[in-house]
Amino acid sequence: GKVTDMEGKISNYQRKVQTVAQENESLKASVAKSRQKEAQMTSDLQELHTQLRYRVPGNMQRVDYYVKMGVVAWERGNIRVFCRVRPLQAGGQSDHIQLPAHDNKALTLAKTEESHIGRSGDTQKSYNFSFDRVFGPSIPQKDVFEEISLLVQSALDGYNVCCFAYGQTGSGKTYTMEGGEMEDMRGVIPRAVQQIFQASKKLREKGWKFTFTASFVEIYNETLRDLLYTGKANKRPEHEIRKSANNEVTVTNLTYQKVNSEDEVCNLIALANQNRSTARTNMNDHSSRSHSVFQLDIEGENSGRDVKCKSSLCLVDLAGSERVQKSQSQGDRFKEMTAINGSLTNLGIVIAALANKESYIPYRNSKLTYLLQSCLGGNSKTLMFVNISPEADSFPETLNSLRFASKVNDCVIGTASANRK
Ligand SMILES: Nc1ncnc2c1ncn2[C@@H]1O[C@H](COP(=O)(O)OP(=O)(O)OP(=O)(O)O)[C@@H](O)[C@H]1O
Repeated sequence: GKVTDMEGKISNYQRKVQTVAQENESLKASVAKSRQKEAQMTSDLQELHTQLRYRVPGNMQRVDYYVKMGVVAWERGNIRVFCRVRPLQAGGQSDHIQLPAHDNKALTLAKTEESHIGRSGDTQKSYNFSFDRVFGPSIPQKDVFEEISLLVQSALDGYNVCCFAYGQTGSGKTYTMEGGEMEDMRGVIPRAVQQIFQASKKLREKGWKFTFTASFVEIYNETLRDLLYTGKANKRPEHEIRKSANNEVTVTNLTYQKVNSEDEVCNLIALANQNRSTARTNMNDHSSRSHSVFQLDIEGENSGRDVKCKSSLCLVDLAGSERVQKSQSQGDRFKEMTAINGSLTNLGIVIAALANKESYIPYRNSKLTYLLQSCLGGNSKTLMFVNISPEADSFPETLNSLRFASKVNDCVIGTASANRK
């Protein structure tokens, strides 16, 4: 009886082993199938990446597909940090900023410190940083823009986009954002405007209609100034930031200028520069101590497809980030520096709060973040340039800027989604 029992058990186990083996085979087949699928998806993705990078602007259907797949081009969260090193004013190469030849995301800041005890000689202290991209001093404007053109494009696809330049005075913020007049010197703002208008022309052929509204604001000492103001200087109105019930931020008495072409926007930028330089003459070095915010509001409609989109493109040249010791600055200058440092610190706090998905985001703690609110939240893509000066005497400020930028780089704000209806 026991033998029969055992035989029964054995054949039972054999059956089970057979079933497990079969299951194993089918799992293997399914793994192989999944691998194949994964390889196909990876290759599809690569193809999409290439197409999006080089695609004809305005290929909306591709973007729809891309977004549907949950693969927003801004892969790593929706904040990116690019570092740009200005060339040395005196020419030549910087001793303390090292850019590895084969890694365009890394940078090392090195400093030789004299030994205090005199015996052991000098010591080298180095600080390593990594960002989404590091642009060395010889990288031209065109190549820098190429890296962000996809981001600019997404403003036409219904995303709020904010790009700002952070760094100490003279580090190249204005050069990066505005640049010079010659074609190859043009910075992010004129190139972005050109791209938007060229792409919108192509979209028009596909049934899209766009309305563009431009505004240009300066924030100085927590006070807003309209850079497109053309009235009498002594009649300048005061401005307040207001938030409507549907969370749209507007500024009272501000010039919101409807624009239809790149040329019209270029004229407005020239007017803003004129307005800024008047202030500069009245107040020494004014522009380094104010933030300037260029905003292009975009409304698109494709009645044939019954789709609407609405977004803003904000391009910001921040005030110089240098810290000033209380002893070195008095009165108005101290007040200014406190306002600047306060608003830049708050910008960092807001980004960190968004990254941590905190329930309260302190937008209202500074005019800058309050104004940029809709471009800095969950439904937006943000790019920060950290501009650095390569001169040895800028070392402490450079380290400070890179540390700030690293903190921002560590933040990942929730995935952006387009404002489509
Ligand atoms: N990448 C670059 N290539 C060539 N020249 C540059 C570059 N970046 C900056 N410069 C030059 O360096 C100088 C300082 O740059 P810029 O005025 O843009 O600094 P900034 O950070 O905007 O200063 P501020 O805060 O005072 O406005 C300018 O003469 C500018 O033309």
